[in-house]
Amino acid sequence: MPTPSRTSLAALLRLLRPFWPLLAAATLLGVLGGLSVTGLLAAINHILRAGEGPGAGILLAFAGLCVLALAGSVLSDIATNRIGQKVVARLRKDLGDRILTAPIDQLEHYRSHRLIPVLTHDVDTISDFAFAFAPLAVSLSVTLGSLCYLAVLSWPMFLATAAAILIGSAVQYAARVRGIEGFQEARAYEDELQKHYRSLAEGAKELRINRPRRLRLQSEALRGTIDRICDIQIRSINLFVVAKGFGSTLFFIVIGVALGVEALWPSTDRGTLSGFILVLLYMKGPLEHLIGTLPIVSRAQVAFRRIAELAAEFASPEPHLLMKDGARPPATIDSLELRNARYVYPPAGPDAEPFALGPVSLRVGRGEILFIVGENGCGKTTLIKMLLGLYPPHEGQILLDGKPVTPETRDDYRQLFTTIFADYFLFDDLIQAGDGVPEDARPYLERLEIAHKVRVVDGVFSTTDLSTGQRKRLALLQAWTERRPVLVFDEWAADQDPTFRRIFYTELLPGLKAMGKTIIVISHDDRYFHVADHLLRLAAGRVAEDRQPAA
Ligand SMILES: Nc1ncnc2c1ncn2[C@@H]1O[C@H](COP(=O)(O)OP(=O)(O)OP(=O)(O)O)[C@@H](O)[C@H]1O
Repeated sequence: MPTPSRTSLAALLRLLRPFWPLLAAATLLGVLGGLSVTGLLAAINHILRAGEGPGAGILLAFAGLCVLALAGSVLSDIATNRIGQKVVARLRKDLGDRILTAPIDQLEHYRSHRLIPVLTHDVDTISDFAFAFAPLAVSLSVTLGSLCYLAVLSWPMFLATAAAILIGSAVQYAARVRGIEGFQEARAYEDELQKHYRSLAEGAKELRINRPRRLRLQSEALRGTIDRICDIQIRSINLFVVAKGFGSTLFFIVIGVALGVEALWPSTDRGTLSGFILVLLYMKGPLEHLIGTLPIVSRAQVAFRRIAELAAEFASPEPHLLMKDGARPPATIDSLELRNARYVYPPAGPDAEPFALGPVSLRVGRGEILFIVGENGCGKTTLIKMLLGLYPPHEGQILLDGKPVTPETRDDYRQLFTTIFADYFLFDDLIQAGDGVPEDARPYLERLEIAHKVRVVDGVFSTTDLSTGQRKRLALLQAWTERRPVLVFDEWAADQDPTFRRIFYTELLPGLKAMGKTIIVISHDDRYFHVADHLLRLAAGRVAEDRQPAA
């Protein structure tokens, strides 16, 4: 198994691959800009040492170097900024695609409180790094260029500076190792914080009503985690700050040593010494900038690792999910079948017994109303997720019209269904223009008794600010208009008033059946079980009763 740091490096290189020519050009321009600055320093030193006014040649060279330094650094900045932004955009698209194509069970296992920080926090960190990248390239080339010029000026002085930089770098390295540990620890707490934020937003009503829970969330969970992140970040950044201060002091020590050498041996060339100090003082800025950017680089490293972990987790996407020219679902089906199908959830903890559904065998024919019933937690939703092709069976098969559904055909198979899950998500753009939008939705809305609340304007509902039961009726309207052959309702009627519940079971379902739809209903409404043609009762993940329609 590849290590996360190796995969994060591989992921970075893969992201950068389309931009190699631009990246090479940007680096070259940055180096050119940096070297021109070194050339400018050499020219200034030369003019100062000459003691007389500069000649026309040197002035011309000076002006040329100015233009080169400016153009090099500006163009390099523009190019690397473009690369950085493109890389971040690519990363966002790549992550979006991975999530869209990840198997549903893997996605559910990953949990949204871990997913969101990767998509927001980690991608933003990479974006910060992208902004810092261009100035980093320029600072690096200025530093290297200055070092080369120092070597030209005087070997002993170059060696003294190089030794100081080496010592400073060793201290920086130690700080960086400790700093990264801190950033990683803080990043783990970010996931926890996200979980608390979700409780804050989604549990607002419960928190308002329950004071002890509210106060516990505030003091222990929220503040505790925030303070922990704050403390770790302060500690980690302080390490970098101290290391940076140490590096800065080293510079002055080197200058002090050079001046001391001059005092001990007055024969030292004063021009060389002043050039040395000039370059050293100039170099201090870019070098400190390089060092100052280290926390951003370290944080980006942690973020890349998290992104690589997510990519590794979703490394087996379902095939063909993002192909635009998928087959249109047929208007009818003959049969859906599960044959000895079995699905086992991963265990929730080390001592937890995993829930296993099946093996289940089940056949539903065209125009049939199937009820799946049983106690809470017996596996009804898991069964329909398997029948819908959301959870691929670990054993056994799904068959459509007698033919096995394969990974290649699974997405086409899923297009046969319209589903309203118990925890369904109501999209804003409920009705896709041009895809079965009724000319006039009013009769449907009247049938659902919500025509006085909602209208359909240009294929979009005029409002979704409705009661829970009314919102579920909107979902039913969508089911009607999608014109798919199989409809799945997971406890749809649970939120409806008794009158509308009766209408659903005794009028709407038979009406849909008369249209040739196959209907699968999860229900606890035993008053209406007689509506079913076919009733499947589950108990602890097994079929306890299978009342088939009369042949
Ligand atoms: N993502 C999951 N990971 C692990 N176990 C799960 C997961 N989802 C459900 N389970 C377990 O599977 C069992 C069946 O759950 P399922 O949602 O299928 O029940 P159900 O019959 O639909 O219940 P209800 O009537 O309450 O809706 C439960 O015991 C539950 O703990």
